[in-house]
This record gives sequence, structure tokens and C-alpha cells, in this order.
Amino acid sequence: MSDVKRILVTGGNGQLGTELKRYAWPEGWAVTAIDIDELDLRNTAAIATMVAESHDGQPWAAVISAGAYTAVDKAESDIVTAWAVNAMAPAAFAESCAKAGIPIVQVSTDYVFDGARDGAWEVTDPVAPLGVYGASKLGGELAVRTSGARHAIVRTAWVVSAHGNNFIKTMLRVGATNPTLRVVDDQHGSPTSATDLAAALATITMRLVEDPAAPTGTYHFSNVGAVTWAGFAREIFAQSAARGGASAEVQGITTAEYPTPAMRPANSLLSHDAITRDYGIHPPAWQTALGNILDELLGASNKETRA
Ligand SMILES: NC(=O)C1=CN([C@@H]2O[C@H](COP(=O)(O)OP(=O)(O)OC[C@H]3O[C@@H](n4cnc5c(N)ncnc54)[C@H](OP(=O)(O)O)[C@@H]3O)[C@@H](O)[C@H]2O)C=CC1
Ligand SMILES: Cc1cn([C@H]2C[C@H](O)[C@@H](COP(=O)(O)OP(=O)(O)O[C@H]3O[C@@H](C)C(=O)[C@@H](O)[C@H]3O)O2)c(=O)[nH]c1=O
Ligand SMILES: [Mg+2]
Repeated sequence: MSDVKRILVTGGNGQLGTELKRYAWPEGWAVTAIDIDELDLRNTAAIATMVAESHDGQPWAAVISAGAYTAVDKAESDIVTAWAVNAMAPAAFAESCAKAGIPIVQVSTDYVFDGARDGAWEVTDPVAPLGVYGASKLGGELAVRTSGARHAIVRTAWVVSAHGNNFIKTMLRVGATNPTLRVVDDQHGSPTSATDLAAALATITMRLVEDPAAPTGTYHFSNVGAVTWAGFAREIFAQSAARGGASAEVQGITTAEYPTPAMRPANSLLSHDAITRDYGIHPPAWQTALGNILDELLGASNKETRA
């Protein structure tokens, strides 16, 4: 028990943090997942102390930096908080990890890109965030990349799960009372199950801990397949209806017809080449991931009677 490898996870109450806690870690591994009650990410001194002091006198094996300011529109008018949480906190973790000689896995976003590309974004493509959220997340990336800590920066996109705030839960909630929803049909990307993302991050983190020669750098992870938000919404309602859940008609609209404080990339598709090459990770299709989430949200019993 004393030589259990313990990983510190931030954003513990979020979508990803919840799935990292639920992940079936192999014997000998454990996570301590913290959120704002244990540590305010705006407090860089507290971050340094937490990494240095370790858990019950035992050093941490690694940090997974998943906590973030994820309110994309609100960030446009709350710039200092967004940068504190998304850039300075990862900087503080990376500095402490470098000092402690442990790896850090930084979770980042498709919103570091401007969306002006045909096809999927490669990890080497130029970044040019359109808004405060993406810019602050890029700040976090740069801090980790230049810290000297062994690291993996894993960009993901359109994260969804049975827990926390996300597009699936918004659609089901609004669709329960509105027969027709207007959803943008000109932003393209790939949804990502927090469950599948957690598994990929676990694989990368354990390898970084166990193998000093493990690959490092920047990676992309999403589920496989391209869709627009409107197409995603239609599949949510199709799969929901098949399980006896809410259904609604989706009217595709343009981004111009859905004004928001923050600009979002028109194309968010992420190439998996790097993560497959270095870590052998092959993400499942987004439709399969959606089905698993709806089974959890709506109960799998309807599906079983259909089968
Ligand atoms: N959600 C998405 O679509 C995407 C997310 N990502 C990235 O993936 C990671 C995980 O995202 P996800 O799980 O969806 O995000 P969530 O918003 O679900 O979780 C983030 C967690 O961080 C917490 N947090 C925010 N501010 C602070 C603070 N000052 N101190 C301590 N904790 C704080 C939040 O608490 P509270 O809820 O109280 O604010 C929340 O529990 C993030 O790094 C995000 O940037 C990347 C691409 C897409
Ligand atoms: C609710 C709703 C949204 N939309 C649009 C707005 C937006 O362009 C898109 C998705 O809405 P969301 O609020 O989920 O978008 P958003 O919060 O921008 O989602 C992003 O979150 C951050 C944290 C990330 O890192 C990104 O990868 C991405 O997942 O759908 C509609 O067109 N109609 C609607 O009824
Ligand atoms: Mg959102």
C-alpha cells in the first residue's frame, strides 16, 4: 500500500475529473481529485505547497491538470480569472512538477485554433485563438511546454458526459419543453466522451510515470468522426427517442444567426495521428460514445428490450 503511485487530479468535480475518479485504475495506482473546496486554482502559492507536500507524506507520482475556467462566453468579460485559472495555475503546477521531478499532463482545447483549416488540425499546426478562453488555455500550454517538466499536453474538444454541464444535457433539457431547437450548422468538430478521454489520459500518465523515455509533447484526443453542432443535436435526439427520452426537431442555423460574446472555430476537427503513433490510442466513434452516455442518463433498460 505504501508504494501506491498517487496522481493528483485538478477539476475533480468537473466532467473529466469525475471520469478520472471512476476510471478503473490498475492495482498500485490511485488518484486524489481536488476541486475548489480543497484548492482554489487562483492561489499559486497553495498549488506549490500542495505539490511539494504530497499526500500523507508520500510524493505524488504525477499531476493531471484538468481544472479550468470553461465558461467560454463568460470568459470574454472575466479575463483575469480565466487567465489565472487556465494559464497561471498550470504554470504553477508545471513549475512545481519540474522541481519535484514528476510529469504533468495538461488538458487543453481545440479553441486554441482559429478554425480556418480544411481537414483535421495536426499537433504542429499554428495556433491562433479567437477568444479569451482559447487564449488563456494556450497560455497554460506555453507555461507547461517551457517549464522543464516532462509533460503531455492533450488537446480535446466538445467534451460530453453524463455528469456536469455539457451540450448533451443542455439539448435534452431544452428539448424536453421545446418542439424545435435552433442550432448552429456551420461549426464542425468531434464530440469527446469524458470517459474515453479519461482512459486515454490514464494510459499516457501511467506510461510517463513508469517510463522515463516515454514520448512527451502535444497530442490531440477526441472521439472519431466529424459533425456539426446541429448534426450532433439531431443524433442526440434520435438516440434519446430510441431510449424513450426527450425528442425535438433541430433547425440548422448559421453562426451569424446565433450571436454569442465569444467567437468559436468553424472547424475544430483534431487529427489523432500523434496520439496513435506515440501511445497506440485509437478513439471510438462519437456515436458509440453518445450511446453510452445516454444509456447512463436515460437508463439502459429500454435499449435492452429493443435488442
Ligand atoms: N468541456 C469541454 O467541452 C472541453 C474541455 N476542455 C478542457 O478539458 C478539461 C476538463 O474540462 P471539463 O471537465 O469539461 O470542465 P468542467 O467545467 O466540467 O470542470 C472544470 C472544473 O474546474 C473547476 N474550477 C474552475 N475554477 C476553479 C478554481 N478557481 N479553483 C478550483 N477549481 C476550479 C470547476 O469548478 P466550477 O464548476 O465550480 O467552476 C470544475 O469543477 C479542462 O481543462 C478544459 O479546458 C477542452 C476541450 C473541450
Ligand atoms: C444551447 C445552444 C447552443 N448552440 C451553439 C453555441 C455553440 O456554437 C455550440 C455549442 O454550445 P456550447 O455552449 O456547448 O459551446 P461551448 O461552451 O463553446 O463548447 C466549448 O467548450 C469549451 C470548454 C471547449 O473547450 C470547446 O471544445 C467546446 O466544447 O452550439 C446553438 O446553436 N443552439 C443552442 O440552443
Ligand atoms: Mg459551454
